[in-house]
Amino acid sequence: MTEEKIMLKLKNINKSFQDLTVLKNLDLEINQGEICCLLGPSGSGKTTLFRIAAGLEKADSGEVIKKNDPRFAYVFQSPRLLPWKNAEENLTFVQKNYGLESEKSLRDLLFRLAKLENFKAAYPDELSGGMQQRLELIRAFAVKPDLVFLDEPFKSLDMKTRMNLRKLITVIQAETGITLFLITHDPEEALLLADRIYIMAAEKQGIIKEIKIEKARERRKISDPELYQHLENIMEIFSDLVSDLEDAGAEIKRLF
Ligand SMILES: Nc1ncnc2c1ncn2[C@@H]1O[C@H](COP(=O)(O)OP(=O)(O)OP(=O)(O)O)[C@@H](O)[C@H]1O
Repeated sequence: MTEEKIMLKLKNINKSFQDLTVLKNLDLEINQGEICCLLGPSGSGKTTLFRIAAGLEKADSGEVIKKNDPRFAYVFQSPRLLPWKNAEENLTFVQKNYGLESEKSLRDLLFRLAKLENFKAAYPDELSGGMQQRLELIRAFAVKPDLVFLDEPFKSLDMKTRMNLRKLITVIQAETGITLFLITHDPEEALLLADRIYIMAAEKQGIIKEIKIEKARERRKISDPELYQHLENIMEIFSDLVSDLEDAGAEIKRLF
């Protein structure tokens, strides 16, 4: 990767919790304008790495190098909307916090894209889960960020809502070129969205594979030979990680 295009670089990161080493000598780069996914099973260190990259937690050692002091925004698993402010006020609040002028035309556009234009005056608890997550998402974009950190933003949503949110993200990203760093444990999601996927495994205390996907996002289907091959490879990696379980069969039988 050429140095000019790198937005965020993690170099030789180490992180342990008491005697549990979660990240060991980890390197990672995120290019400007790309969607980068961290993919891995539960406990593989995704959140830990993500929090270090986002500046929300300190590594024990190593460097986090940012280019040109980028503006970060965050989207969390469950929306962190302010319940006492209506939908529009949730956006104006963060815009003000980030020192932006009242960007009404940007808000209007985002509300329209998220199909929430008729709900600007609604309070978060008057919105469905999917609508709240859409609002959470456009709130992050409302601050004109350089890099958005998304921590499994679709985790508790149904399939249709997930598909709509994915679409919303790709449309906004295509128009703005904002860099996205996304955690997911869903290989299909990663393959449909990402330019670059880092696969993590607890057994290896970090990243075990990097996959780059060249195919244009809007033309991707999981049944495309290229994506399907990646999916099979990812499944293979994950099944290798649980191969010990196969050996445990006899023991399980004996003890039950
Ligand atoms: N603050 C902490 N104190 C002690 N152990 C922690 C702490 N945070 C994370 N861990 C441990 O570090 C390991 C990695 O956790 P992490 O949350 O980064 O994984 P993850 O891949 O994000 O998992 P999930 O998909 O379940 O969120 C786990 O074994 C977890 O129990």
